[in-house]
Amino acid sequence: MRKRIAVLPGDGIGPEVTEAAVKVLQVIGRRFKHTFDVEYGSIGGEAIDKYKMPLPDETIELCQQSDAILLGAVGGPKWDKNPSELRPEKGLLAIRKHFDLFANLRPVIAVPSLLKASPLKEEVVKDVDLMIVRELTGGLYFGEPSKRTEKAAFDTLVYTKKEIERIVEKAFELARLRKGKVTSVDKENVLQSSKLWREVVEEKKKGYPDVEVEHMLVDSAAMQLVTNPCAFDVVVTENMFGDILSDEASVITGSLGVLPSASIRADGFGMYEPIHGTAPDIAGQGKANPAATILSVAMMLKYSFGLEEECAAIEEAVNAVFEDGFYTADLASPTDRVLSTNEWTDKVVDELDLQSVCNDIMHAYI
Ligand SMILES: NC(=O)C1=CN([C@@H]2O[C@H](COP(=O)(O)OP(=O)(O)OC[C@H]3O[C@@H](n4cnc5c(N)ncnc54)[C@H](O)[C@@H]3O)[C@@H](O)[C@H]2O)C=CC1
Ligand SMILES: CC(C)CC(=O)C(=O)O
Ligand SMILES: [Mg+2]
Repeated sequence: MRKRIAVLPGDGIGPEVTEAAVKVLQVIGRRFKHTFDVEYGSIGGEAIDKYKMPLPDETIELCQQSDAILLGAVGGPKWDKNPSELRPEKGLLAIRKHFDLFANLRPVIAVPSLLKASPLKEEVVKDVDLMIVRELTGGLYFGEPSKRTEKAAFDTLVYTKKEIERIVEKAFELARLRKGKVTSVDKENVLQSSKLWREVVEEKKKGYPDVEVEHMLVDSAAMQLVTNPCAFDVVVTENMFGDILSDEASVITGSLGVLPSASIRADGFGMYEPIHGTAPDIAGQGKANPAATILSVAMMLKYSFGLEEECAAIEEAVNAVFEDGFYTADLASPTDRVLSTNEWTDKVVDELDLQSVCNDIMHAYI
């Protein structure tokens, strides 16, 4: 298979973690005899510095001609005082909207070797395997008017029935492939958009009698996510609730640095990015955990290219490195040796090479 991938490193730790993920992607390409042609583009703060806009036309063009997008993260204190159209985050919202990447899949899985990194009790987190399905191109981050006057500020939360229907359908389809349960999270006791959301879920569930459905208010969901996370399978929710709940879910895994995501269009085209931001506090110091971005590449291989074996190889390698007791600073306990971003990535590469040797030996005997 030959694929073209647009890589948009962005700001802060974005370039460090995307470099790590591209390294792993190329190792997978060599091992499974695929060619991944990687081309780089600008987005976010560094694009503002270079092109005076957070999402230049050149970047849209590059992504249009590619089979998938890998993104680091955007933003940072340098641009925090910029007017809103010149904020790096606008570039991220714009690319999601431009490519209609409405379905943001954010898996949260408790890996045995990371249980000690979570501040939550082991018995609470040990069997967690949930998927947050976040609507990504509607809601409060996109509604108009969104403006400031001297005496007031406006943001608008709008959802059309169609926008809710397609994300809810996606959640039901995913639940069918998983444990068969959908928890729809809203604020139905207050918001009109949530009342419509709940009605759509009730309507759609008739087509999925094999899927269990529950509704949960977002404040209660925030509490249950850290007290009883094993009760969740697929969590479907609107843009901002999904944004907040997925960062909260990182408490389960012990760090934001291990949570990947896929943002997918109806035809399977997708952008893959870690759920974390640019981590300005550690940027440029080789301290970033690249696992979330490496696992985002694994999601790309599975969801955009249908390469399940290649996806599994990356996930196994990442887990094996944790099992062997290798951690970056965010996950290490005081007695662990702390690895840098590059050292940890090299451990994943070594693990992939080892898998390859083991496979060759196995085939020689079959
Ligand atoms: N998708 C994106 O591009 C996102 C961008 N942002 C932007 O990033 C900037 C910083 O935002 P924050 O609120 O600080 O959130 P953040 O996610 O960048 O960082 C929160 C905390 O998690 C740590 N962290 C995050 N990723 C890590 C990794 N891979 N390895 C180790 N530690 C990691 C950071 O060091 C920090 O202590 C802001 O400008 C924000 O707008 C925030 C979230 C998502
Ligand atoms: C610009 C923000 C909406 C990015 C973010 O926090 C996210 O997508 O998780
Ligand atoms: Mg977020």
